[in-house]
Amino acid sequence: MQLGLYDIVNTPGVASDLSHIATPAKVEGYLPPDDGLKKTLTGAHVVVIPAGVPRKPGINAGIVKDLATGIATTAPKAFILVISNPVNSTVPIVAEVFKKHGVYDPKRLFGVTTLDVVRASTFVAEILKDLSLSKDIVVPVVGGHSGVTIVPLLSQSSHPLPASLSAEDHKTLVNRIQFGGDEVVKAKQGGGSATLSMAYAGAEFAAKVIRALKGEKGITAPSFVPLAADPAGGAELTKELEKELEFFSSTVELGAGGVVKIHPLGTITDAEKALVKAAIPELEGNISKGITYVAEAYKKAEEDGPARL
Ligand SMILES: NC(=O)C1=CN([C@@H]2O[C@H](COP(=O)(O)OP(=O)(O)OC[C@H]3O[C@@H](n4cnc5c(N)ncnc54)[C@H](O)[C@@H]3O)[C@@H](O)[C@H]2O)C=CC1
Ligand SMILES: O=C([O-])CC(=O)C(=O)O
Repeated sequence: MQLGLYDIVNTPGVASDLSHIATPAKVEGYLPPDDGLKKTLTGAHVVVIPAGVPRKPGINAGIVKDLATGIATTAPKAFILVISNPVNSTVPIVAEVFKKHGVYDPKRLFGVTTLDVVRASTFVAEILKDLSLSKDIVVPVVGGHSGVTIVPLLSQSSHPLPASLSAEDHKTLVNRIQFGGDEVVKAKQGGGSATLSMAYAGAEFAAKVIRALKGEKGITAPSFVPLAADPAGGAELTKELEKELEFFSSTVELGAGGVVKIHPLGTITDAEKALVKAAIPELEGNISKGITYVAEAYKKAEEDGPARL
């Protein structure tokens, strides 16, 4: 299946659990054929985008732009969950395509960063010498989804780290969370990425979005989202970051219409402030790459004459 277009219509319409997600066969009918799809889907849909090639940002940019174009024209009201990397750029790509089609709703666009939290919880459980805790441990991870843009707020862990943990070990832990994806890619010797753990993390995030769409209150999840999705435009975050960013990953409250609120960072340590500061320029560059990619693709298509955008 190339495009995971999950038809969970029948509103109030949202399926009661993931087993109701459309099978590839059911989904197939919604894929835009070459001449464009006549029917436009309405209602609540969740589209998960996992398509891509690990560590090939240029190829993935094209894949995500094309899929976003298909969604914008066939399911413009869909809630879109982007897994394909680099998330820091692919999410802005979807936003730009939706803007071009005049159907952009920032509350419905999510970059999937759950795996960073899964890793942080697992590594903290390892340090606490009790892996069974990993499913209960919650560590907010903010910023973005690559290298130094991944900022674990270990001081806010639901299960505090031992006071005896040395500064060196703390640094090693942060580094392992930031570069966990690279660790897997290296271990697979270029043969893939963290495919299975991503499937777990993606399902966990999608299930939360679906529960929120069904009306369950108070659901929160980490996600890389447009700050415009927040009712206050992410003003609290912007103040903390001392920088205006269009996208940022933080804990997000979910509701029937998508993002209800983006949580600010809250109280963090000086070391965590330094990590956030280091993440910002990298994030800005990644976001701007995604935006520029779409602008240039549209410019080129205009120059080349009629094209399917
Ligand atoms: N957000 C996250 O936390 C994570 C993201 N990823 C990203 O997810 C993406 C996929 O990774 P894996 O599942 O490990 O790779 P994979 O190689 O196992 O699967 C990629 C899938 O994409 C499909 N695909 C390739 N080109 C396509 C195209 N033009 N149109 C539609 N589908 C296409 C392939 O057929 C394949 O089924 C990569 O970009 C990877 O970096 C992976 C792990 C974690
Ligand atoms: O780093 C990668 O290529 C895959 C990824 O996003 C992760 O494992 O978190």
